[in-house]
Amino acid sequence: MTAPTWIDDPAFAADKPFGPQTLPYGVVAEGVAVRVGDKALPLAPIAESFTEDLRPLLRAATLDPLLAEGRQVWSRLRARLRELVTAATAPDGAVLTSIDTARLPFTVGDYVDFYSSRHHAENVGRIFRPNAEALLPNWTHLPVGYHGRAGTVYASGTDIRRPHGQRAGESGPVFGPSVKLDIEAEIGFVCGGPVAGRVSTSAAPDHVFGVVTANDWSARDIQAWEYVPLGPFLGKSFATSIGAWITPLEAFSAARVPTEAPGPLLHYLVEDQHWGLDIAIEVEWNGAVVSRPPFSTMAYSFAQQLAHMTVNGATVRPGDLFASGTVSGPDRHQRGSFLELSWNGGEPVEVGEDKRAFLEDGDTVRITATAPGPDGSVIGLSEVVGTVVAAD
Ligand SMILES: O=C(O)/C=C/C(=O)CC(=O)CC(=O)O
Ligand SMILES: [Ca+2]
Ligand SMILES: [Mg+2]
Repeated sequence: MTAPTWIDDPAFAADKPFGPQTLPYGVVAEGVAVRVGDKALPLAPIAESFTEDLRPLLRAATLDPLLAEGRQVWSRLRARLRELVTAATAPDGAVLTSIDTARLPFTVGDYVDFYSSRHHAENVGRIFRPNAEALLPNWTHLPVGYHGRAGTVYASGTDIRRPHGQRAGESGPVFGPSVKLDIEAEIGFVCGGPVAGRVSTSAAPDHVFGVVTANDWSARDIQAWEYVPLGPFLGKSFATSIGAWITPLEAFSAARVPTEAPGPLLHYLVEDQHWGLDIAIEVEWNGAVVSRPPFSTMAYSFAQQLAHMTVNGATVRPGDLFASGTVSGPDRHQRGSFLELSWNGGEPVEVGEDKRAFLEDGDTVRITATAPGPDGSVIGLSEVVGTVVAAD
């Protein structure tokens, strides 16, 4: 048992996702905050409890200035926060407020989406390209990805409007609201630190501030018609949702595992330490748990993804976001998209009393995740939730 702290909340415990071992950052109505249990602790009112150089970061309107710092500052801030939230008495000026006003906490720079789950890639290959090899030859040699749309990255809680687009019809394309609206359960990585190109796998953790849950909403009918040869475009650019609280990468020290090695890798993708993460994801559809994708089964780590993304000299900047790719495990109940769970609609999924293939208007999807923390504690990733609203 840990000694009682001034934060008297049963959700603020080592065996709960948002205890003192997690301390994710977000932005609420009162400004930059850290999540403690089911409350927000705004940091501006307690800025005097930190060294002078940290105070402007805590008084800022967003996490942008904090992201622009580097690992040493992130570590110092986290260590001091940890002291303050585990103390017996509250720091001067401390108030606990609602987490319900949490919004997108940083300015999203470039957004990249990878494709690093072998099980997902094989499933989608079989569904979309039944007459070809499930995996293309490059897949085992590099983390396949594409540049997505930063301007349509939304915070958890944002409604998702069903997109319009073209899809294949009996005799040529038809236009209208997507009839195959889907999710992709993913883990997102929020970049920070100095602008850099050619980031090595060993330097990658210096450029990743923290980790979020992500739902990369996808219109499968639009995607299937448009994607050859240039890849995902309008079928995915209408919305990507992320959790509103960023769990610092440092919190994952006890969750590191080897990735499921894809194949012989070129030198710049070889890791000198394992950066796979043992994150357990849960997908709820209208309140019913329909899948539990294991992030530990990914083939490429965030360090390999970042190394690949910058190996040509392209730079990574604070606020850039990259997502892992849909997380699917080997078992049916571990698939991270409804495309896979329902096998393109042919095998409807039980959602409580209902059967579903793709999303209907009014459906709500909630993705949560946890990881093992130090000394048997639990690290939480904040939920990403969204409700589908009818096409306009
Ligand atoms: O294999 C394809 O043609 C398409 C795959 C996807 O839709 C997956 C994607 O967007 C990347 C991912 O999230 O894994
Ligand atoms: Ca995706
Ligand atoms: Mg998307």
